[in-house]
Amino acid sequence: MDIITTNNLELWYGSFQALKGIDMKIPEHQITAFIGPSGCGKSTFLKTLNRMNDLVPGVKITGEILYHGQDIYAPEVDVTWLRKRVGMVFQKPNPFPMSIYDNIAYGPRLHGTHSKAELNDLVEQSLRGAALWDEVKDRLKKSALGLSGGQQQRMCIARALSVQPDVLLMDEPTSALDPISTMKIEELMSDLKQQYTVVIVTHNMQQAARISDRTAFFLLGEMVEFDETERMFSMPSDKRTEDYITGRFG
Ligand SMILES: Nc1ncnc2c1ncn2[C@@H]1O[C@H](COP(=O)(O)OP(=O)(O)OP(=O)(O)O)[C@@H](O)[C@H]1O
Repeated sequence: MDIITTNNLELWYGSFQALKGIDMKIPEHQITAFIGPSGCGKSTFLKTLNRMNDLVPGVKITGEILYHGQDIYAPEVDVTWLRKRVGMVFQKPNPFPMSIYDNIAYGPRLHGTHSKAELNDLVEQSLRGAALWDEVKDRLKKSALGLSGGQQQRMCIARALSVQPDVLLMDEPTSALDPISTMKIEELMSDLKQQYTVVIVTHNMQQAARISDRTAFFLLGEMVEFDETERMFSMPSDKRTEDYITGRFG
């Protein structure tokens, strides 16, 4: 089943068109990767999926994005609700300057959960979900800034999980991490797809090939090709995809 569908999605920053006629169906419980050269619109497209671009001055979006069949740009849609359901993890880990516990409890508290028992439970479940619980269970009250970069990124994933999303958008989540932390996050993503749908922007083609089920190749604001990852990397159907994945440009 498809969890997100876009129909003829177009986006302009002022007079510059960053996305052109994107039609995509993102399947549930899979990892979908976006690849393509710098500036081709991968992050812009990712951010439209939970309306993170709304606040950019001069932005104009046309076309349609359906989440569980509902148009997310319809006037009745509560953007806070949308961002709970479609969570986001950024390139650089961005822990809040507070304890690990408070980082994770932040979202649930904001959304009205104040029972100590419930919060304890959510914090534990979220940290377990992000494969971090065993490493931090004895230091929950310590500052999150004391964690390593890789731990901070898994904590940011736990923070996204704490408000019970069903889609996780990840914008180059490992590009600031060392190889071992990267491997841990890649393993984690494979676990996460059992319960969530994961969409990841990556600069690293090997990473897309290793972890994703489907890959979309972007070029100059267009989605050139979208297919099962294995097929895309072995038998791309568009010459431009082939040139990119064989390193002839980009
Ligand atoms: N806030 C903005 N205002 C104006 N132009 C923007 C803005 N954000 C992005 N752009 C432009 O839109 C195009 C797509 O940018 P985007 O960041 O989506 O590309 P990307 O494929 O994610 O690139 P990278 O891999 O370098 O992160 C680029 O030409 C970029 O300069």
